[in-house]
Amino acid sequence: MRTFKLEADPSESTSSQTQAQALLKGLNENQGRAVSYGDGPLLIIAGAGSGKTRVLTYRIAYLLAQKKANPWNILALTFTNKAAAEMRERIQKLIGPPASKLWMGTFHSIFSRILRIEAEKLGFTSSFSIYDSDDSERSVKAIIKEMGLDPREVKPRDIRFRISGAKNQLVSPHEFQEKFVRSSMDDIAGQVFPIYQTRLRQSNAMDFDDLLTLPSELFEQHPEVLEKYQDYFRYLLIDEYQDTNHAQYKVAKMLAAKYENITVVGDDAQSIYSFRGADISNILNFKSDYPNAAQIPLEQNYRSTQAILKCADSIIKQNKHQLDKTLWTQNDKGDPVTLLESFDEYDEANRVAGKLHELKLKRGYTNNDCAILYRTNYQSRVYEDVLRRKGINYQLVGGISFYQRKEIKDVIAYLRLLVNPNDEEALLRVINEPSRGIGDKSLQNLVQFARKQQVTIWDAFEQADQVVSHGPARRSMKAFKAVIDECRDLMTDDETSLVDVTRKLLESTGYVKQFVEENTHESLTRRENVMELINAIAQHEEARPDADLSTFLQEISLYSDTDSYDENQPAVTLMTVHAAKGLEFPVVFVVGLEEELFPIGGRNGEEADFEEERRLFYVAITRAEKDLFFSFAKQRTRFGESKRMARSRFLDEVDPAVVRTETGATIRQKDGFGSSFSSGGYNVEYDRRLAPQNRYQQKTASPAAAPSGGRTRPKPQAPKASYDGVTYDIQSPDDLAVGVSVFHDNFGKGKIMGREGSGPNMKLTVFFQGHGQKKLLVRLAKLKIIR
Ligand SMILES: Nc1ncnc2c1ncn2[C@@H]1O[C@H](COP(=O)(O)OP(=O)(O)OP(=O)(O)O)[C@@H](O)[C@H]1O
Ligand SMILES: [Mg+2]
Repeated sequence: MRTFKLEADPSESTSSQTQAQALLKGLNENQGRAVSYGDGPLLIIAGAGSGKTRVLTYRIAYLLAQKKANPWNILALTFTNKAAAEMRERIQKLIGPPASKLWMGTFHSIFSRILRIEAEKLGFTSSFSIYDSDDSERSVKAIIKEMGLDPREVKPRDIRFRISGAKNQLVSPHEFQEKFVRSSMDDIAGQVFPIYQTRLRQSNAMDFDDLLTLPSELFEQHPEVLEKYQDYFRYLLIDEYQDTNHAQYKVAKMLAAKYENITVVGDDAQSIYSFRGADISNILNFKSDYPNAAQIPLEQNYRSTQAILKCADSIIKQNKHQLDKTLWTQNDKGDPVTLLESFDEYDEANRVAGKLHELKLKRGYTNNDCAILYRTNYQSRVYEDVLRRKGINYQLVGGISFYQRKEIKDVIAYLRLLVNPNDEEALLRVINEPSRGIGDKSLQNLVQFARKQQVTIWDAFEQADQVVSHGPARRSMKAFKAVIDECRDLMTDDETSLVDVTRKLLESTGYVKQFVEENTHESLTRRENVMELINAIAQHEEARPDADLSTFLQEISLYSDTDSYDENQPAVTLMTVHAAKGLEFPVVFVVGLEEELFPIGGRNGEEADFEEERRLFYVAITRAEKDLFFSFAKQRTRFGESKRMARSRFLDEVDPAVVRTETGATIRQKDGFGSSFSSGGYNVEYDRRLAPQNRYQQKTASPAAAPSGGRTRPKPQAPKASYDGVTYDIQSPDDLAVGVSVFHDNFGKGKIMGREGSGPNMKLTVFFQGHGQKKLLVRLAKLKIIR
């Protein structure tokens, strides 16, 4: 690790001062003060759209321009990876290449990087696995079963929730048992907790919570390591500070303790993660933590019209618990907020679609100017249906992400096993995937043996001969281990790429072959997805010279759904309000404004819950720059039943001076199946019988996936031909040399005989057995390579 040493050249100092001064030009007075504020703790609590994120970005650029710090001595923590990437990009534009060396990311990603470096000090190896919430839940479930309890009664999710809550508060298993047991469920959680932690360690694995809690353990146990990082991260800057939890708060405080160069920005009115342990008092107590902290207010909003701000203000002032803040704008007065009233959820989605059409036609907006925000993920479904049928491009942020799909999780589990064979959850996930005839009984024997001997299941394989009596199962276990060992060996060979290792692994385990053999529409889609994952590995390998499987797995395990949002897509954005934090759009629709939906049915209907919901509504409103729409339906299908809905209490709290209700929606039932309405002059028709069967969008969130699924992507056709080997996507024109074997969905296997043209016009002459010679446009032929 480098020590703090500035690489400043005195001759550059005048030009760097000029550069620093130039940065201040794009800021108002208080923003400028914050950006150029010297060393020491700095707090900015300010309303939405007042430039908090901009101030952090410029402050980093300013520190660099002034040569006060090397880029690697600056640590910026953001709420999503995407926000970090954007900030880095802006800084790059402001001051150039050094931005690439900044430490920027979420708490999880930065802390996991530190933990990789220091793993051995905590008894892990640097190739530790990261358990996602599924892995954690499976591990908890196994422990519950081993304790002789029924997971249908003692829900693994409830137990994990309690353990996770404790970890985020930095409560140890022992402390939990001593002080936090208030119910029989707590009692069980108290018993599971230490076993779960031991299992994680044995598996050389950390769960998401460990990524936040282990750094503080590391720093407490190794003050010299803490000091190294304190010296390293001379400047610490945190965005969205109101949503930090105790574990994050503590590590940030430890890191900043030596130099106190800590800048935090946030807005108490936008604290929306208390259900995940976020603690609003972290921002409120900043001044008592750092008595010499400076506080600079930001009061000018640059984002929204006066009407939108007035609307937001009328909502948030209903909350009792909030700091007083001023927010004003020089922006236009703007149009009032439009309230759309609909019959049911389909009517609502149709009206929103009609509005989108109107806005594009009459006001010149484009799809990517617009966002539809809702309270819960499942609300997206109807919008997807309606937008798809109307041919309006959309991008769904959240929902089932690419990396959550079963086949992708399986392959990732295989890869995790290559990197870390002690990874128990990965091993148990793939040991019979595809089926290897290792029965439950044999597996149970093996697991019990491992537990008794206190060795890992992987180590127990060595002794399968003594433990597993069933011959075929024993042989399968050995064969499985041999494949993993072989691929692990291959991985250490510098000549072999990660892609090759992965291909070899998939071939030897027969994982992809099973899909080809099954030859159904679904299985072939799964195969496509696996190929897409291989593309992602190839891209990772290309992008990073130091790429290894470990870094790839780390990156994707910390990939969050919101990271897939791409503002440049020519598409309407569909996302939850939580996911929209920090973002802005010219046009925003806040939909489903009904009681028990937004605000969501309070856990116990307590006012505190409504305050958080109200903050969430405030976040939704303040995403809008120019045009804001509220919408609710009088009836909605929930849990399979049609239910009458009451309009949200929030609609009654809004200042009526800034809202206009759009009436004129006439509803006429048509044959009991559909209805047609006229909304704002634009006719919307629908027939529910036309609703597609599979309404769930297959969203491709892979970084390698260019088209955002579902939008204009044609549905894959069930192929007529089949091939029982492994095929690969075309990576470059070079793959299509004469003599190469290819696979075509209709004609099956063929050989390239000739090639002409290039780019989108490239044509191939391919000879297919039984079909003869065909001339195909590569762009349309959907060929796969057979190697
Ligand atoms: N001085 C300024 N001049 C021009 N535009 C500005 C200025 N300050 C901020 N903006 C713009 O205003 C918008 C809001 O800024 P920013 O996102 O930084 O606000 P924020 O306080 O972080 O908002 P939120 O609370 O929603 O996170 C951005 O588009 C930003 O570029
Ligand atoms: Mg912000």
